[in-house]
Amino acid sequence: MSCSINLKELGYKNSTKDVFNSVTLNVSHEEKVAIIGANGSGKSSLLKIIAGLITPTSGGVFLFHDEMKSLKDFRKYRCDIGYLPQDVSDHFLCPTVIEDVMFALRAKGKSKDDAYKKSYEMLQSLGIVHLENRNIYDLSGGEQKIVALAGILITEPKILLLDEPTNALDEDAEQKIIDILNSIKKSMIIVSHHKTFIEKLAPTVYKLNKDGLNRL
Ligand SMILES: Nc1ncnc2c1ncn2[C@@H]1O[C@H](COP(=O)(O)OP(=O)(O)OP(=O)(O)O)[C@@H](O)[C@H]1O
Repeated sequence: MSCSINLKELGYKNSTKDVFNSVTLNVSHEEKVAIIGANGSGKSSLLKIIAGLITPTSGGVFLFHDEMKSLKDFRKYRCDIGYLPQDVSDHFLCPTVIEDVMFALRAKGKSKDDAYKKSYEMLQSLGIVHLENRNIYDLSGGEQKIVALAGILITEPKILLLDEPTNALDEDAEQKIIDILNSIKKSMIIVSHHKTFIEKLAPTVYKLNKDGLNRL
């Protein structure tokens, strides 16, 4: 099956330490993969590398079989990658929930009415329609996480990179996210410490350690 993401022998060293070496991973079209690992093992760094936000020290990143030799090469795939960071508090561009979710659609040229309708439906499907006109910065961490996810899913990216999507969520919200993500046929890499969440979502689980990924 055709691969959306190939990582070949990736190594990453930041200003303080050698984080990991030899990370090799192939994620097929529509495949869901989870990555677990100890605190500080480099899971968030790995997602940032795949999202084209930081550069690996060695090895190669291929998106849709196209090698990303520098951060510039990611530009043509920017709209195909939906990246949910672990901390979403700085992620928002608009004050209210509905405006923020509509933002990417408006930027893509959708009319205000179309963008509103689609965004409202997204809030409904995620169970947060009651937050529509709330100021994002008055929301709880869990509520902000779902709003950030809405803003990503609305753009229908081909690849989803989700860093701890359910931390700070209650059981109902977590189940909603599981149902939504299960219904989406995209390539996904999900970083999580949450065992039951992973079991319900990703058939393939890897553990990241200093020497690479081990399939569990
Ligand atoms: N900007 C930075 N500068 C220096 N060191 C950093 C930076 N960001 C992360 N680190 C360090 O790099 C290592 C990997 O961090 P990373 O956030 O990728 O780990 P993680 O596996 O996602 O951790 P967690 O499970 O706690 O979220 C950690 O030791 C962290 O302290």
